[in-house]
Amino acid sequence: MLSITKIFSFESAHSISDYEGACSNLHGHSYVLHVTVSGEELEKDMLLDFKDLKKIVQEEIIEKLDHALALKNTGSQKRDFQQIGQKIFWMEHEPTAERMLLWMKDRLVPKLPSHVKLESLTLYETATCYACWKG
Ligand SMILES: Nc1nc2c(c(=O)[nH]1)N=C([C@H](O)[C@H](O)COP(=O)(O)OP(=O)(O)OP(=O)(O)O)CN2
Ligand SMILES: [Zn+2]
Repeated sequence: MLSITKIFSFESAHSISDYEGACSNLHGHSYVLHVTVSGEELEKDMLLDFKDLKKIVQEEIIEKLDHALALKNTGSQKRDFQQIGQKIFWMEHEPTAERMLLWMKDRLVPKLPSHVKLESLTLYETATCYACWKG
């Protein structure tokens, strides 16, 4: 089995609204995302062109989250934030690294060519905090 990994970065703000502590305040992260796909079959001697992987991840993930404010879609947050004229990424759940990864996985799996598998996603919130999803 072969795998390839491409690393992305994006800037987002968020708040974990149902949290006792500083993370319930609006704050930002320079997120780093590692996307790994695997397979056996090579096309033109590549598992998947890094450029094709980049295009998929940019369109499906990065464009939605970069320079956005990620918030849980609750009634009170809708009331407080939806009119502020900012790029808001509404989530069904709190915008934790774990929930963001699950959302990313659901978006990426259907977009990948059938000969590759989404192997893992690793999302760094800070230099010392990251979550990982493995398929
Ligand atoms: N399991 C999770 N725990 C926490 C998450 C998360 O997404 N998943 N998120 C947060 C905060 O949003 C923040 O990202 C982490 O803050 P913090 O712990 O302060 O991170 P630092 O790397 O800055 O921590 P230090 O060790 O204090 O430098 C909280 N928890
Ligand atoms: Zn945070």
